[in-house]
Amino acid sequence: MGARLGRLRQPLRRADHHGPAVLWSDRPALRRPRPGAGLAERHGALVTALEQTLDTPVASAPQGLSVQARRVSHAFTTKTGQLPVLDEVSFTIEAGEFVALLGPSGCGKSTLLRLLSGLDAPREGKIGADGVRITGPDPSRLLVFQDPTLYPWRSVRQNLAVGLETRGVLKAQKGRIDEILRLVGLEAFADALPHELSGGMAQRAALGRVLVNDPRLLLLDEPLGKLDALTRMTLQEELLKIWQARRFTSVLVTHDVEEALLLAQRILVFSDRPARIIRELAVPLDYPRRREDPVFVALRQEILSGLAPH
Ligand SMILES: Nc1ncnc2c1ncn2[C@@H]1O[C@H](COP(=O)(O)OP(=O)(O)OP(=O)(O)O)[C@@H](O)[C@H]1O
Repeated sequence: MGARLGRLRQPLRRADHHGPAVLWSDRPALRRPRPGAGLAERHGALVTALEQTLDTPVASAPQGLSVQARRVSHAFTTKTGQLPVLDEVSFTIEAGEFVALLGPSGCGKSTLLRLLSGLDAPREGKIGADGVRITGPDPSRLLVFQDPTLYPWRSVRQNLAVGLETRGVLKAQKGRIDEILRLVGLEAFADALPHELSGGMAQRAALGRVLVNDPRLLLLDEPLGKLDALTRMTLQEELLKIWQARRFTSVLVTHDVEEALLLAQRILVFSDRPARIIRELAVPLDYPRRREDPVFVALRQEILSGLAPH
């Protein structure tokens, strides 16, 4: 433990703002809860079921995408002029890595996720996946938002089917829906409508809807931000287990330093807008992590002191 803490006492490494050059190419069964069961009972059944499911590795898990960002700058045109949002942001994310993005509200974290998803293109700089420049959205790179945004008239199962329907592969891949329902612990709620779900279940369904498409890069924009503390903790554990089972690359935007420390292997800390990376740190802790671990406590303190207004 002494050695681990010793490492932490060194100042956090400044981020490499430009990174190495990259070669770019432009080539394009569960038990149903008894009727009338209370929420706690139903929730308990779900957690147990999820744990059982995750004991079995998923054979079809795709390999994660690596991510490269080089001197990425972005701005928005507003009524009052140009609004600079990102300022020469450079980083690399390894395939299968879990990285968290932390930073002040409004600094540009969601904008960066949109660029990674391909929904927007950066004004300057290059952004790529597996060394291939990102030029638009792709089912291998998918976003999960703070609000679950489920179709209210469709059941959980039908919501999960959306991506497969859009790609015309629903018939061929119907089995995937059951696999993912099990993975997110919602098999018993497959026929429920979104308004019948708790906030945590709705967010699981939204996650499932994305996972059905086998993303290789999962972009998580504060997906747990609106949940109560207890549900949030449960979903943090579940998200971690799903990532461990499937090993896609994860990029999580969060305001919550503890959440970043519980989940991420590496944390990028951003400045106020226009966002620059001001710190980058690897989290030298095995999973599952404990908030009381002295290393965890020291890292939390270190990050919070860096984020505090000077
Ligand atoms: N489409 C847009 N047009 C104009 N301005 C925008 C647009 N999208 C975002 N912005 C502005 O860009 C800045 C960065 O927004 P962004 O949502 O990326 O920040 P954030 O770090 O994710 O914030 P939060 O943590 O509060 O969610 C904000 O000032 C926001 O108002």
